[in-house]
Amino acid sequence: MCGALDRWEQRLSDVFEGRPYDMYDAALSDAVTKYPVDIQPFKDMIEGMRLDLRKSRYNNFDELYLYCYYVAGTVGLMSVPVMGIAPESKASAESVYNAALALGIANQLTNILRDVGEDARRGRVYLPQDELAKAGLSDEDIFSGRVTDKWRNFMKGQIRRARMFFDEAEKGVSELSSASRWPVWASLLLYRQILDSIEANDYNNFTKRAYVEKLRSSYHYLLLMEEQF
Ligand SMILES: CC(C)=CCC/C(C)=C/CC/C(C)=C/CC/C(C)=C/COP(=O)(O)OP(=O)(O)O
Repeated sequence: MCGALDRWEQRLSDVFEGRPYDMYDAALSDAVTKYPVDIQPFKDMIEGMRLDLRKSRYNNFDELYLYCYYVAGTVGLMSVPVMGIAPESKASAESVYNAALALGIANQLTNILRDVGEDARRGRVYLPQDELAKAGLSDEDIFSGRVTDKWRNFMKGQIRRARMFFDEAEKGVSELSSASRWPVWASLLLYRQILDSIEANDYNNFTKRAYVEKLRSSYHYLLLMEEQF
């Protein structure tokens, strides 16, 4: 299994050096010559896949954050050089990258909170063990999948934290080039709504899948975007 990831890593270097193997590689190879894309986030993402193969529990939020960085924060960092910062922006590049990183983390945390039941059925718990214990919960409670007040309270804290990352991300959206702003803004609003949907399901993320009616809300946000930008 890890052999496959090692091969991906080799292939990644080849792509960055202009040696693509297939048409997907060619598209990426083309992008990395046109835009100032760094290879590190790509390598980090592969590292995240390796981590996911050997780890199915996270002791604390620091450990979970690192995983979220590897598998999603990296996507934010990969996107900024392609999307571009608005020429009229006065924000520092660092602050825009920070916002992009925050959006990746927020999305991943949301994904994790939405998929608690699905992950548990595969024996995986992507939640900070110390925070579970502090809330009086254990893996057993997650595997049994009962929505109790302890679980609701725990979930409230997790949702609050995910929203903080979305708030952090929001600050960077208006600094992006004008063509990139609205799709990023729309995806932020849509993904953040999954958290509202978990609340609307009374925190039952064991057997109910939180979702947002994409077509309807996309149309809504398209209109909103026209006003905003
Ligand atoms: C905010 C600024 C300044 C820039 C934007 C930078 C970007 C594009 C950030 C977004 C990064 C991103 C899309 C990360 C991926 C996160 C994620 C959890 C993807 C989920 O993937 P799947 O598991 O396939 O999702 P579904 O299960 O919902 O299909």
